[in-house]
Amino acid sequence: MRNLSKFILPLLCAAMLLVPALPVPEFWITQLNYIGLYALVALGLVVLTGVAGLTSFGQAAFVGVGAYTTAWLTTAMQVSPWLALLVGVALAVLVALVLGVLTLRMSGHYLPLATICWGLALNYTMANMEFLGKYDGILGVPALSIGDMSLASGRSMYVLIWVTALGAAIAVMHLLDSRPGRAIRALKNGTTMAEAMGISTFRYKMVAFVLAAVLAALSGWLFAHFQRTVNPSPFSLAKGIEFLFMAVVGGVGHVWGAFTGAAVVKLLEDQLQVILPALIGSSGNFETIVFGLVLIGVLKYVPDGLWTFVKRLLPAQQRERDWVGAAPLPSRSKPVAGEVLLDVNKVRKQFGGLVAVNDISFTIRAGDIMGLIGPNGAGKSTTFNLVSGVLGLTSGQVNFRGRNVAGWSSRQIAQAGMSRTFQHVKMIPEMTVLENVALGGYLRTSSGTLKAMLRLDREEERRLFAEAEAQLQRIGMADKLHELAGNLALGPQRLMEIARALCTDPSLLLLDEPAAGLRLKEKQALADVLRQLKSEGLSILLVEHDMDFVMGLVDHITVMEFGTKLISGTPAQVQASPEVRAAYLGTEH
Ligand SMILES: Nc1ncnc2c1ncn2[C@@H]1O[C@H](COP(=O)(O)OP(=O)(O)OP(=O)(O)O)[C@@H](O)[C@H]1O
Repeated sequence: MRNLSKFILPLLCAAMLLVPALPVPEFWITQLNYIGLYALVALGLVVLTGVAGLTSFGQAAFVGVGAYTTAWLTTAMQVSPWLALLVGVALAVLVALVLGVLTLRMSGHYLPLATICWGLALNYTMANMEFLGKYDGILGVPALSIGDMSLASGRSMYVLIWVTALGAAIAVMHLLDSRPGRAIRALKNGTTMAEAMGISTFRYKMVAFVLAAVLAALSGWLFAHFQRTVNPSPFSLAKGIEFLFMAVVGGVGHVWGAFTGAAVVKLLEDQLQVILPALIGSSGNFETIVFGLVLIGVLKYVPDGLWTFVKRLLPAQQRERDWVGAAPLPSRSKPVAGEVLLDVNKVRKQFGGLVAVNDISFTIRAGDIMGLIGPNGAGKSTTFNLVSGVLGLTSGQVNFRGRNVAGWSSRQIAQAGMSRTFQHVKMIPEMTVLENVALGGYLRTSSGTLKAMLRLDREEERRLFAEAEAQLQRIGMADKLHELAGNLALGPQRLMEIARALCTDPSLLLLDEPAAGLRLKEKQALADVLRQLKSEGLSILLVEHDMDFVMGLVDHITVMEFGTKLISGTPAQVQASPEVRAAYLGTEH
């Protein structure tokens, strides 16, 4: 993608914008205008559905909001179309915010179903309003003009449509390669990891939703002034499904997939509307049948969409290492060695009648590694989740650096200075190792969506990547910066998670079974990294199954059994304890 933006993209954009100056027939100018308009809507779906994982069938309704707002304001109220654009976009933002608050917390199939509902509702509203002309719509929408220059012709609208569509595509590319963009990319793989890095997942679902709505409304505004008339049918649920179809066929995970899909669907539709009725011998929308078959074929054989064929031909290029010498990110005050960092006091968790954690207490001092061990079902993970804010406590206190953080969300816990890894690695496989680690620096940076889209966040990004690289160097993975995280073996993936946690500048590192599933050599590499971190003064809480791994590493151990604390002490004390042998190692040892 970066390579595209550097060399090929400017050339392609220039070529596209030159088209109206060439002797291209009017028919093709019109076709390209529709492709640009559709691509704008599909681009929103790339962000919303492809990247953030939120399926919407209702985008056509937002196109309608933009189109009807300008049509009504410019005809009935004689408002300038440019002012009507602002009103239309503002209205789309407002509608998206209201719908987003109502529906974006839904999961599974409920969200797509909700988009169908509001897609239908908005469309029926447009079609039944007297002042909007009901099903006849609004005629006589004025042509746009810039100063004295009229944009009444298809050729002049072409320039505006394509400048908007390509500009939006570039802005979205910028966004996806930025702090908020990485947060949006993290949404698809569940919310747990992103929240643990301090990211408000709801906020970024909303950002993706509003952005998609704005792009659709922008398309609607252009559409109204290009067609010079609006009526409800282009903003129906069927059209909403077609927009999703375009994005999926083109490649819903790729910015240029939106353009590929819009072009393929528009051109195919036109050809099929001529060919199929002639073949079948009667008129009808037979192209829909072909579209259904194409969709099945694409989903089965090219799930990433047709754009991947083009993408494969383009040379891949690594991110330019332009962050050398960047200023360090802000960091938090370091705890004094020996200071009580974490004081877990009689924490309890009940699941119905089951007491999973029964009044457990332990402390961790700055600079210590503490191991929490116990047989299966002992309550280690539950304790870990109580400390890290994933689960709420039934009773008890968790004091971290002098503050009672019991009941705080994992986002607040991250903010307070505890950072965690996961028993089952949680990462974004299609992002590089460096980008995954940079997610950890989210709370230490501040660039927002608009700043990122306008590329005004570069200095902060340099600082962030310098920090991410430093953390990867710290754990010995500096040679893997640009590798895709999904291509790593489990051992390096776990180390990458530790680097991501370190990137948050934690006072306490929480590791959930970091050695699980690792081969001996990988375990040794992990133990070396943890020893090195301890020598640097970092404090660690380690939940682990592997006794050998823990014994050689930690300063203190708390052993749990059936939710209660069996013993707490040094590794030697724990190893000598007959209770531990009985409960954990088995009496025959
Ligand atoms: N969400 C839940 N709802 C009901 N019971 C639960 C829930 N989570 C854990 N438990 C129960 O609480 C007890 C402690 O589980 P926990 O996962 O904390 O143990 P563990 O020591 O981490 O075990 P393992 O090493 O197998 O992961 C178990 O009996 C488990 O079945």
